Amino acid sequence: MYDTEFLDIPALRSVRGSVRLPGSKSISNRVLLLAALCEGRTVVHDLLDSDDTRVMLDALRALGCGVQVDGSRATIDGLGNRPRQPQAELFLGNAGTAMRPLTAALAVLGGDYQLRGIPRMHERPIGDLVDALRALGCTIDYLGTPGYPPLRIGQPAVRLDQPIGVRGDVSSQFLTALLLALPLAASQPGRRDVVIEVVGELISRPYVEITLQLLARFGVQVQREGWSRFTIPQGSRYRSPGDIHVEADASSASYFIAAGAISEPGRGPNGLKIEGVGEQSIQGDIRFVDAARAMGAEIDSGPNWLQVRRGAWPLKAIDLDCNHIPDAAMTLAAMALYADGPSTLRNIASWRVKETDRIAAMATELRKLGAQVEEGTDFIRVTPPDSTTGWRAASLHTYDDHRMAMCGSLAAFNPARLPVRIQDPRCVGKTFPDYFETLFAIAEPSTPVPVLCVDGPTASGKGTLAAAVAHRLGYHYLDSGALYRLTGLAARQAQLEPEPVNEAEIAALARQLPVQFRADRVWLAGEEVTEQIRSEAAGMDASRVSALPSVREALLNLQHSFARLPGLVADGRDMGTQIFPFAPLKVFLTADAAQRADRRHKQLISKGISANIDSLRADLAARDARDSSRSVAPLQPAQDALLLDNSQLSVEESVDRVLGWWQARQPF
Ligand SMILES: O=C(O)C1=C[C@@H](OP(=O)(O)O)[C@@H](O)[C@H](O)C1
Ligand SMILES: C=C(OP(=O)(O)O)C(=O)O
Repeated sequence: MYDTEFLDIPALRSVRGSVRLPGSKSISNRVLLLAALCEGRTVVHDLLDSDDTRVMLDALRALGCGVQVDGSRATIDGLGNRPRQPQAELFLGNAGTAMRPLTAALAVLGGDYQLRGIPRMHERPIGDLVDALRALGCTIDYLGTPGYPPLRIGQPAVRLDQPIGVRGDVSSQFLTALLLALPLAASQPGRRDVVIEVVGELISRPYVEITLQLLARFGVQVQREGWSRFTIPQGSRYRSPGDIHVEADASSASYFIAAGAISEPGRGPNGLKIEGVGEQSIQGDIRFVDAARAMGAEIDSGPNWLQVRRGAWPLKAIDLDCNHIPDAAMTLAAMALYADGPSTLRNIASWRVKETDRIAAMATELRKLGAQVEEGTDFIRVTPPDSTTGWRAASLHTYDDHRMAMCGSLAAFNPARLPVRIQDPRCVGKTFPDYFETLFAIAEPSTPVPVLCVDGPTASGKGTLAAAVAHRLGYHYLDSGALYRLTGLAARQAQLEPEPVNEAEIAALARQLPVQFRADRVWLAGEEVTEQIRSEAAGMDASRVSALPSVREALLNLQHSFARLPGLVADGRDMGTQIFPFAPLKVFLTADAAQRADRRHKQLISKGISANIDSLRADLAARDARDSSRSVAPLQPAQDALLLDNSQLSVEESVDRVLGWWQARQPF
């Protein structure tokens, strides 16, 4: 997951290959709650791991459930035959699928519970649900603004003699919450059927369908008359299915369906395969497939998979009632940027009370990209930018809304080949923490991946600077010096002295170097060698192998392969001059020799390695002389490099300076 301040996505051309998507949020959180309300054990497979499911799992733990999570499998021991904590304070983030159903379940069970969330959750309505529960005899107090969380729940005196009315026109989650909670009341001896009547038009109906399907999996068959009357038969009681699988998230699939539909046709005919969800999904958002087809996408489907490719181009504008796909409809607004005319998405008033006011947010951000947007209380109309002159590079605000971020990424496929900046990319953690990584793994850029080079002499602090800059930008990091150190180590392990006589053999090793960089750790052939390659001896070997021309050439391809989406910060001695000569920013870092010797001395001492400052200074001078006078790729600044003398700068100051230069080159 990217937890950077922003993420710059280079212009993208296409997606290809296959993606496997994480589990459905709506199914995951329903199944977790249902498992918690059962007797005995339920094993949930392919559970989503995200902010929304984490708050649900934490809440269930706090209530006394047995919860064990092992990768994507969760084992839940339900409260049916375990003592429930009578008192708890639950933090539910911004998860509507946790706040609304837990409110209902705990209000029916009774106790002393406080339910809170992030500030936005305290602006998301819950009054219709609270009214319904109060009419049923539940005790619920508002701890802040009436009609909104936070809430305090007390002991109920449940009366089931009359149908329970609930409004359905603000959120379907209120009805879902009652449907999940009331089997607890229906199971009491002597109780009668529980009847729920929806007042007003029910929105987002397919989500209620998911609820009914999952209730059935847990042994409760609800009878429904149209979308207005639901009966939970007397004596209904939860029974764990034992094992249950979660489908991949159909709303998450919408971003990849859209990417497939707007992707330039590649060399192969097959487009993008999406695994984990198919057209038979129980999730209503799968009907996004129909809308995408109406816009021109070609989509095939089989059991638990979809295959998408571009069909009509430009896409065909649509005018659609989107009430049945409230979440995936946002993706249509992004697809509308590529349509042949204005597209109108109707009946989406609920967008205004979700993670943010999504109609207003979408209108503001699409306008930044060059679209004309009209908004009304319950619709949005998007007129795409002119495909040749209308697009603008934009820095998109995401309003702590995962879907704004994921939709925004689709703007990177613009024909003007402009990058797009996504602010606060971390917000995708609500439902799809690795969204951007997943996208980058299958996307092809339409312009070269941006590379930022940091070259400089030994102990100038370039590794620290480059790694910090990479971290701030969310870019990959190449420590090219480590490649030479690794080659030196590989040579030693193969009993080869790093000498010209062994050049061909060492070059062969370098070509196949089984190296992996993960965070700030380095592996060679599966063995972690982070510390080993940092020794002074390994540094000397590195300098010696790096003077061998065929070794340098062998490592060239390897180094190029590090330039992957979304970008690369490469540190070394010849990044800007030899390896990435077209890099848009090259920094040549210097510091006076005394400073560098002093830093290296402190570094070694802090690792418990004894060192003599005078001999360090002499070694540095010898290496500088050798590096700058070697015939192949001597250590020199590229002509277009910016010089940075960091003798008097802190690491943060150097990082800010480089980021300032980088930012000055961006179009945002
Ligand atoms: O029940 C559910 O799982 C959901 C219902 C929908 O909300 P509304 O019913 O408020 O539209 C949807 O937007 C939300 O992401 C998940
Ligand atoms: C509206 C959404 O979430 P929630 O489940 O919090 O309502 C969403 O995921 O788009």
